[in-house]
Amino acid sequence: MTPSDSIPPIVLAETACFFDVDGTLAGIETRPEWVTIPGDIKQALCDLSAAAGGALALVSGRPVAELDSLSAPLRGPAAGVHGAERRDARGAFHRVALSGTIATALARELKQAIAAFDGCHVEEKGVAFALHYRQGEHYRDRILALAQDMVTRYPELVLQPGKCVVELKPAGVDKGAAIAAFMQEPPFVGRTPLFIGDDLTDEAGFKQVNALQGISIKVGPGTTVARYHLDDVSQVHRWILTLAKQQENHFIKTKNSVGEGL
Ligand SMILES: O=P(O)(O)OC[C@H]1O[C@H](O[C@H]2O[C@H](CO)[C@@H](O)[C@H](O)[C@H]2O)[C@H](O)[C@@H](O)[C@@H]1O
Repeated sequence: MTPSDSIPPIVLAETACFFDVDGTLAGIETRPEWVTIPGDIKQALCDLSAAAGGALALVSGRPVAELDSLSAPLRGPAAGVHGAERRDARGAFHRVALSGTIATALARELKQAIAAFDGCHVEEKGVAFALHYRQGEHYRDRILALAQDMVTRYPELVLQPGKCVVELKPAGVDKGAAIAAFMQEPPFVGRTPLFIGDDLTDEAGFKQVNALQGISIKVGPGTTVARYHLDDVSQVHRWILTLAKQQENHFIKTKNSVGEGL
């Protein structure tokens, strides 16, 4: 489907909001540790979460602990490592584990192999590994071959390509499954899901949201199953700020009309 039309009006009290992080809430940086989310956006996310009765979750390839530090003071439901870990609205953690010593063996092998590729690095995320080549793009094919070789040898893992990265994540884990799990629990259950993301890992999330007649929004260029589109991170930020402002105005109006009736 080609993303078209403008995003429909959002009624937060009836919406389950899911946000991707890198390339959506935060601009892409050379190194993952350089990324930040602007303060006004973090505040707006807190406001939106309150207006949505807590039905707002970050759904990211990053671990939940990193999401917490990136988005503080927001700290609510979240899915990390493409859904391999999930903190539900009660604060309980759900984690996928790899068997035996696979993670340790893989980390050692990957680090040894990638040392030969100048500018490339491994990001260890417990049950997943990101092989980054943003600073060594000419090694792309060799990094992809290395990742392919590893998933052939360790079939518990599958490939997750992304922006100047290829990741090895547990089979069966994706953002669609994470969103589906949230949607079965309060306060998400019964609401219309909305998911906004920019990368290949987000397509599983869009597919899930579409299946639930929700609002899927792709950020930036690229083939997608998402139904709506925003051009870039700044447009995402403007859309979030507008939504938060509309909410605030609605709250003031409601408060005043209650006051009038007194
Ligand atoms: O699901 P997301 O929240 O979009 O996370 C996807 C991956 O994002 C990070 O890598 C990407 O962003 C980096 C910072 O801008 C960039 O340097 C890198 O090239 C991108 O691939 C993060 O490091 C990964 O762990 C996430 O899975």
